[in-house]
Amino acid sequence: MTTPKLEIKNVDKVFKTKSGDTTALQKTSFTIDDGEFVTILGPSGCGKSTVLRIVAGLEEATTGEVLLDGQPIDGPGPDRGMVFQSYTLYPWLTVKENISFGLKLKGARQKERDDLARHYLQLIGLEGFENHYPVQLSGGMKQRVAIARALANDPKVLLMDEPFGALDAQTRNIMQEVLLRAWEKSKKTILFITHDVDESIFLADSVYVMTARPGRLKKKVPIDIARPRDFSVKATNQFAQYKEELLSLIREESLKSI
Ligand SMILES: Nc1ncnc2c1ncn2[C@@H]1O[C@H](COP(=O)(O)OP(=O)(O)OP(=O)(O)O)[C@@H](O)[C@H]1O
Repeated sequence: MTTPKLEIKNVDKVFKTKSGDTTALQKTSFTIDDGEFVTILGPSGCGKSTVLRIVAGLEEATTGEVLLDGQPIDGPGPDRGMVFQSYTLYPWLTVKENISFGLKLKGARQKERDDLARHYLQLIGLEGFENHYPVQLSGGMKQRVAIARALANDPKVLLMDEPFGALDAQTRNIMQEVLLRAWEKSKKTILFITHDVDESIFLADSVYVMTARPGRLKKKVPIDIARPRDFSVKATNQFAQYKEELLSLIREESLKSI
């Protein structure tokens, strides 16, 4: 049997605050295989972002462990790329420089950095914008650059927390396809948090639904829709059935948290 890429094992997370303790996660366990695209859905406040931050090494689990390629994670590291809702591009660097920034830190030559930036610009459909600055780009374009930059650092896992949450509906749909096309070529392992059930089904190999806080894995729903996928799958009966199942699981949990 092969080792999963990512193992979250019996993770508890208790936040200690002046107003008391908050148990965000309780015995949360799941695994993600190499190259798998996993999305997490769950009621608001169930601990989705907390899981992601623990995997990123930005928060410590109170108990339990997180293994990447069988090794415990120890703080943040370049083996885990992150893309959040807010665009964290360097405003003083061009698109090309933003994408190849990690390679520059590793001491790569200009030619190697330019080649890398060109490859990822092509992957996310932003050819011709290499010398633009972030302020000259739309929200969707900035998020494309953030994805390209995360992939260009060649992480073992890409962690995405509501990356398209701030975009309008049309741009969001386009970004879902941009991400899928990039993922089909890079085959990175992805852990993706979203509130959007359609987005979750469209992107994922498996959707993990979490319980109301404290968060645990409630159900793993494998999405057996053929790839490559395009927006037309959203109009199929199969898609509608997944949506009904997931909405009902989330509704059940959301009612508990009211
Ligand atoms: N730094 C913190 N200090 C104290 N409590 C926290 C902290 N971070 C999160 N929490 C609490 O832990 C619980 C889980 O939060 P988290 O942000 O992980 O949920 P979520 O499922 O991502 O929520 P949403 O879907 O609304 O973004 C919440 O009750 C939240 O208030």
